[in-house]
Amino acid sequence: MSSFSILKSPSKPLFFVSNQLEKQFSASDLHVSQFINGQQFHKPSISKPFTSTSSSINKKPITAITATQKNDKPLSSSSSSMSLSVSEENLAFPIMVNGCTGKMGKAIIEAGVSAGLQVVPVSFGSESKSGQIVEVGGKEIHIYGPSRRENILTSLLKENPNMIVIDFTVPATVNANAELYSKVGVPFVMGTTGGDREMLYNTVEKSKGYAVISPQMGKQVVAFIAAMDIMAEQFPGAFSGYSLEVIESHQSSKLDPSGTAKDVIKCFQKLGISYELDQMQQVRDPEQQLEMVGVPEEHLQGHAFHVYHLTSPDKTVSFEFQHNVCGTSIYAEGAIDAAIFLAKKVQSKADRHIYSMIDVLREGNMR
Ligand SMILES: NC(=O)C1=CN([C@@H]2O[C@H](COP(=O)(O)OP(=O)(O)OC[C@H]3O[C@@H](n4cnc5c(N)ncnc54)[C@H](OP(=O)(O)O)[C@@H]3O)[C@@H](O)[C@H]2O)C=CC1
Ligand SMILES: O=C(O)C1=N[C@H](C(=O)O)C[C@H](O)C1
Repeated sequence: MSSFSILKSPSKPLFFVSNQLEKQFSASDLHVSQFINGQQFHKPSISKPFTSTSSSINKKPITAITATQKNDKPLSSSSSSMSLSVSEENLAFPIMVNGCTGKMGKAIIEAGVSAGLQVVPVSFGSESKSGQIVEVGGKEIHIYGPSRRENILTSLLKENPNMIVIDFTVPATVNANAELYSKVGVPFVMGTTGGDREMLYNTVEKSKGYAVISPQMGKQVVAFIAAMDIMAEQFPGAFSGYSLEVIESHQSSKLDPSGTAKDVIKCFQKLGISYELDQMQQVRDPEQQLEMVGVPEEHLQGHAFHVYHLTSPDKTVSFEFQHNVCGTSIYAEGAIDAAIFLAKKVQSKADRHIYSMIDVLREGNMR
């Protein structure tokens, strides 16, 4: 369960860094957790598709890949099937989670704590919460707004030289945050979507900093995107002439179109389909989400449903791909895996500096 409450709001921002962050973990400190509940609520697109479009209605797809996650279960070491020791690999490292009052920030702190990582008690947030101390996942965390960030991050990194930043904030701050992390020289996992993505990559490249950047941290969804990417590489143009409909549904508070859908659309474009990003349909109205998309009511405030429907030029063939996620645990687990992967890259002074979640999957850094 997520816990978040404002403890106090000092008139002057507080700043301290625990000097116990370099704790070495024993083999039993960090366990693999199986926390994805595969239980399906399955809203079959065949019988009740997203009805705001025409082509997915009442047509049985030839291929339907549906990934559905229900229940936002925290990492639980008791359900471990394998174990991973950070200390065995000399990789004890602290994480700084920016955007810690948000849905993802909270989930990542809980996942990080469950994984045995240390969470530094400082987080960058919005100006409105600057100076507050909040409790997230049982930790007291000092929030800093956009000003003074450089000094704060520099001091924090000095005290925690192995620190990895995990950023799940807002699209408007992606580029400024990446610039700051790059300038200060702290490796980071960028889960936040939006912003100028080209600029984001350029910033990291120029600084020679280390980063994992991905709009999608859910490992099974990433594997699906990787498969699409391989298909596009192997069979470019295979779907030339096909038409594509993309519908994504997220909680009404989401500020931008799905970054994941944008990546999947790039694969379809390589497969020969002509599709502009502004054709993507975004569903943000809870009523439509309940009635047309089939989002469970308890997940209206936190879900990511995607459907991609392909139709052949003569309309005799159709394909449909879906990935439906409720809650945040799938992304939180992936983000922690990405941080562990990145810590290893930094420690080994890897030549390559910028990674995607597909790289994380490829190297088998999965718990
Ligand atoms: N890569 C992935 O797998 C996933 C990516 N995401 C992406 O992560 C981002 C966050 O998602 P989510 O947690 O759902 O969003 P929320 O709206 O729940 O949280 C956003 C967080 O960012 C903080 N914030 C607001 N303004 C600033 C600022 N200027 N600087 C720093 N922090 C700020 C908010 O603080 P406050 O509370 O004060 O407003 C809040 O803590 C989005 O871009 C989303 O698309 C989400 C899920 C998965
Ligand atoms: O904001 C979200 O919630 C999500 N954002 C990411 C995106 O835009 O692709 C990943 C997932 O869809 C959840």
